[in-house]
Amino acid sequence: MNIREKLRDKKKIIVKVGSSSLTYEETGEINYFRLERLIREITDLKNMGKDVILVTSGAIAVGTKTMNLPNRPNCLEEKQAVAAVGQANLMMIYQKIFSEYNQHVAQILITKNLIDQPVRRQNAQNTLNTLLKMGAIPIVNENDTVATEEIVYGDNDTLSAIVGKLVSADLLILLSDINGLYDSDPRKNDDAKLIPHVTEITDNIQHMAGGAGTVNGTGGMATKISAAKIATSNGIDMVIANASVDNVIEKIIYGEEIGTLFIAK
Ligand SMILES: Nc1ncnc2c1ncn2[C@@H]1O[C@H](COP(=O)(O)OP(=O)(O)O)[C@@H](O)[C@H]1O
Ligand SMILES: N[C@@H](CCC(=O)OP(=O)(O)O)C(=O)O
Repeated sequence: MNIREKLRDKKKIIVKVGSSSLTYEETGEINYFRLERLIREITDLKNMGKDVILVTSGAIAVGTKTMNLPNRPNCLEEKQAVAAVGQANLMMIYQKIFSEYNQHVAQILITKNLIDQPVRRQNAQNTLNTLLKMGAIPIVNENDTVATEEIVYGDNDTLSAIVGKLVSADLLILLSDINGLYDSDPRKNDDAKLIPHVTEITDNIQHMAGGAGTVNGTGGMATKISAAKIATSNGIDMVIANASVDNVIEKIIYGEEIGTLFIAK
């Protein structure tokens, strides 16, 4: 059996979707085509008998639009304020569409540093595992009101790997606005080549990863590589793929050569 075919047997799956995949680059408005497809695919994973956690960005992007600001704010307090507005909005939308598929969702707001705090870590772990046992879909984002470090660097990528570690996930899927990891940023280099598999995260791989590609994205490929390090060193395979590909999750699960697969140690 080849490495890709094994992905079909993964039972506990984290799906992370970035702001750039949930909104239109030109207008900043929500991309409902994308959102509805994502929700349908996650429901299908559940119907296949898998446990799924969704890590979603987008609070700042959605809140910026809701509050009619011309651009994504730069100052921290304003980012936190629009994130609070956008998070409520985003959850309302997820709840509405997931309920059309008879799915129950739960909001989980956490910070990366909970991993270093045993009591908080245990509480987060208990809540997530109990939700999965109940058949609900935990929807996770950074707690932007208190997570000043993350909001500056925009690191839901690393957060999703930490969540994976917390629940001993089998697979982490990062859905982005790019096909996977290239040997250089394809927005800057027309000759950039997609890397289909990574077995070891060497210095060379880290040097390939640049910053965000659009005004809505944050962290870029660098934070995805940080996520890959945490995931693979904790036995979790990770795939970076393009959210705009039709049935992208199904294709990953059925072993299609799509995106970049980071193979767990
Ligand atoms: N080596 C690389 N391979 C692929 N993408 C890269 C690379 N270096 C930088 N990037 C940029 O990373 C972006 C994806 O990250 P980001 O903008 O943070 O999106 P997201 O909202 O999905 O997290 C791409 O659009 C691309 O411009
Ligand atoms: N917590 C922030 C997300 C920060 C973030 O990591 O963004 P992204 O690079 O789009 O995954 C928000 O919801 O806007």
